[in-house]
Amino acid sequence: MSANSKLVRPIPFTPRRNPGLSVATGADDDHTRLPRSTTPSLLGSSKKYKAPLSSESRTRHTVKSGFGSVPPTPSRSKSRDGSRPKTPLSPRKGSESPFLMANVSEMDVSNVDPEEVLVDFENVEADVSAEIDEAMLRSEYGKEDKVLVSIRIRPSDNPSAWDVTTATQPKTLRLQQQHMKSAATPSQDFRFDEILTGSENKPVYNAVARSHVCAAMDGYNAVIFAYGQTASGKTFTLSGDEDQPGIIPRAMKDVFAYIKRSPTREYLLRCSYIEIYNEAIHDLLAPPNSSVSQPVQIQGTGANVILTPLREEVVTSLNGVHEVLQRGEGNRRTASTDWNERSSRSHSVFRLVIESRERGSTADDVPSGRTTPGFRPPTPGGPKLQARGGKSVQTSVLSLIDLAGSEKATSDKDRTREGKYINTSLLTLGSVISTLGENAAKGKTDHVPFRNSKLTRMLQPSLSGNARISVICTINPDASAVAESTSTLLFAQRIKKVQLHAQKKEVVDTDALLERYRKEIEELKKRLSEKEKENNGAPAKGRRLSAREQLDESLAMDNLNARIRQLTKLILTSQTVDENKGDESRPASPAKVNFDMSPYQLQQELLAARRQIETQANQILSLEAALLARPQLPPDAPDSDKDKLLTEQAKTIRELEIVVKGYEDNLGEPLRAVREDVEKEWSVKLEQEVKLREEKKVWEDELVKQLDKERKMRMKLEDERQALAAFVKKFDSLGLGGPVFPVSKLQPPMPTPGGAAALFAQRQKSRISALQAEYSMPPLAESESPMRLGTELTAPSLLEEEWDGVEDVSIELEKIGSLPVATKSGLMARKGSRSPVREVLSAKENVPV
Ligand SMILES: Nc1ncnc2c1ncn2[C@@H]1O[C@H](COP(=O)(O)OP(=O)(O)OP(=O)(O)O)[C@@H](O)[C@H]1O
Repeated sequence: MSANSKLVRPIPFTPRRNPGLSVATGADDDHTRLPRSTTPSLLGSSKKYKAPLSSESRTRHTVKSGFGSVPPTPSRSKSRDGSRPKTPLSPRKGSESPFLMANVSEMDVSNVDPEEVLVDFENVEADVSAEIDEAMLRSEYGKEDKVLVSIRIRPSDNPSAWDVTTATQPKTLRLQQQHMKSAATPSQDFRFDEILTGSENKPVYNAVARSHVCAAMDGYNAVIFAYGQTASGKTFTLSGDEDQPGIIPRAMKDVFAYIKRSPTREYLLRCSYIEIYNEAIHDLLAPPNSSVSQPVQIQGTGANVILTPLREEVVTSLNGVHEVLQRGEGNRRTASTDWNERSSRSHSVFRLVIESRERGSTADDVPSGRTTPGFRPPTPGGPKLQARGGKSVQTSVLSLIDLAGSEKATSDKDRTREGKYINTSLLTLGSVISTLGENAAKGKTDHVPFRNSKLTRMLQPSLSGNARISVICTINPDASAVAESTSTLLFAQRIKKVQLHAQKKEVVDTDALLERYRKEIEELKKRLSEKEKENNGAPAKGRRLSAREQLDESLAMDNLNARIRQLTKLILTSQTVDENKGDESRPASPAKVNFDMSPYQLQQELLAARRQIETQANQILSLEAALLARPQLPPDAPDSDKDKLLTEQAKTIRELEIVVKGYEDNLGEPLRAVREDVEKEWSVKLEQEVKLREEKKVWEDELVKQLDKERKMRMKLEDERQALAAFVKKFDSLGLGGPVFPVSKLQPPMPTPGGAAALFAQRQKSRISALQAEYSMPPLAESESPMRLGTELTAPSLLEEEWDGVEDVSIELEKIGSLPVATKSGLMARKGSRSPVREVLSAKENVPV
């Protein structure tokens, strides 16, 4: 059988009212009463497939552009028709993922643009920032620590196989009797704190994640999982879409809102994003090539587990988080299963490390903003630790985990491998949580099998009983998915029994990035004030600085200031978050070209910029040298020493990256600014030039038209001349012109009245009226001579040429009928004026006149 022949076609969508779903009550019940489609009969109940969604949710969730949720990604986001891009079969074996290639890392610790706009809290959704209910949060804090387990039933077009009761506490789920394997076995009740239905993500976030996010901000490690079969709604719950932002975007908003409302503390946030695929960890934020060649390793044990090499990015704004997520999501891979369903085959873990500490008591640090008494419980141990000479830093980790689909392996070889790994890690996760719970509950110290999977090993610090955990189990309510849903519910029941004892960690941690940055800022400030003192004291000492020295001095101070600013921006406080509101302008660039500057001034600017770059290059070199000069550990050194060294080195690398970022800013940003300015100026010039050209073209066309008109006129007149010549010829041949004598001006031939003359006059009349019509001239007066009319034409005419030396011509025309007649006196009066007939005939046709 070919691979294709095994594929199952997508299920046709047949909207109709749901007759069967029996949700007893609940705020979201409406969402469950959705039209359904028929279950495909060709799928056996053992087959897993992505069930069609209700038409309502399908249409409602159109993805829009813009910020507001975790962005839809090529790999993870699924359209409502279930289509997902396929993952190459062997994605990590040296081949470069097109997703990875397309997502070159731009923002990391080193790339955080300190000038970048921070959170615009005007835009923070009211439902997220304004509704942090302190009473609710405090009551959560007061509760016994336990894993919060919730069930989310996704809407479906098919009749539900489950009866849901949400009116009672705990809420229950029960399989309908007709779907039980054996009719004799009574169906089991599954009880949970929360059973959520419908497509609204906000109530889900509030019920299952908000208190955990706040706990993380308050110093507890917190982990939020989504667990369930493929297409049951894990990604929808965690990431959501533009209309329904999921837990991750809502959590990030809450994080910044929390900082805004905590004026007594300062924060440093860094995040990482990894994927576990076939038991290999991939850094989704690493530059594509390094990610392929260098899978992330887990080192250390216990609470000291570290991932290396792992890229952690300092984030200072929602936009920054969004960018990180977007890049990471783009790098996630999915694979299609052999029943033609596309599903995610990897686990993704988004981690936010939150470092925070009390703000100092210097004038600079004293907060002036609004405080929320009691909102944040006082930090235990803080004052004690401070009294010992250091400031305690609280570090916590918020992990948001989208697990792979929980169904079993299939026939395809690669997929089987994936399935095995996925199930290994999911099973290990379950048993780790159970053991942790049992140990905590019964005071036992049983071995916890963290090492059995990468997922659990990586999460060991968070899961070691020292984290608040919320698990959202997503299920597909269709009858065809009963087996998977039951297995998911059993998993959920198991975790529910676990109890945890999460503790805050607040220590004088000199390794904390926040502490290191603070220290560096203090040192830089000290150096700066020393320099200022030196400079101010210099004239008093009678020391005069050369121009060059002055420039150097001011550059050094600029550098110090820039670094202080850069580091300060990375540390978030309720004030800085507000201060940055709406500052969306391009960072002021020293090289923003002022075209009015003299070349000398420009050269000076350039020189100064080069010096700054040089200084920073030296800084990088010295940091690199310091890194290299670090003591090497002997190969047999204990693991803990190795881990410590690695952690230190990872931190130094982060610092190096920040300096590099400053270097890039000085080099890259100004160049970009110069280019932009020059391009702008030249584009204006180009535009003007194009406009001018267009005007000229219009003129040119107009002239061509005029010339054409002129040419036509000339042709017409030429016709007229020829007609006249023919007429006179005929006139003469008829002998009407009298005896032929040699042409003499003294004896011009006398036209015979009547006949030709009348014909001539008639012709002239009609020609003239034609001309009149063409040029819209007033009708010819009866008495006017047609010969004179030519003079009134605007266009030059042969008829208008001079007719000289005809004083002696005596032509007497009699009036024939109504035709106008030229009298001898009339003609005589026209001496020196134009006579077309005579002119044409004598000069051009050589006709004797
Ligand atoms: N509660 C819900 N309301 C509306 N749509 C939903 C809901 N749950 C899931 N969906 C939709 O169903 C489809 C599959 O959901 P999702 O991708 O979240 O499943 P998943 O469990 O993450 O799958 P996988 O294990 O393959 O990653 C998506 O189009 C998603 O938008």
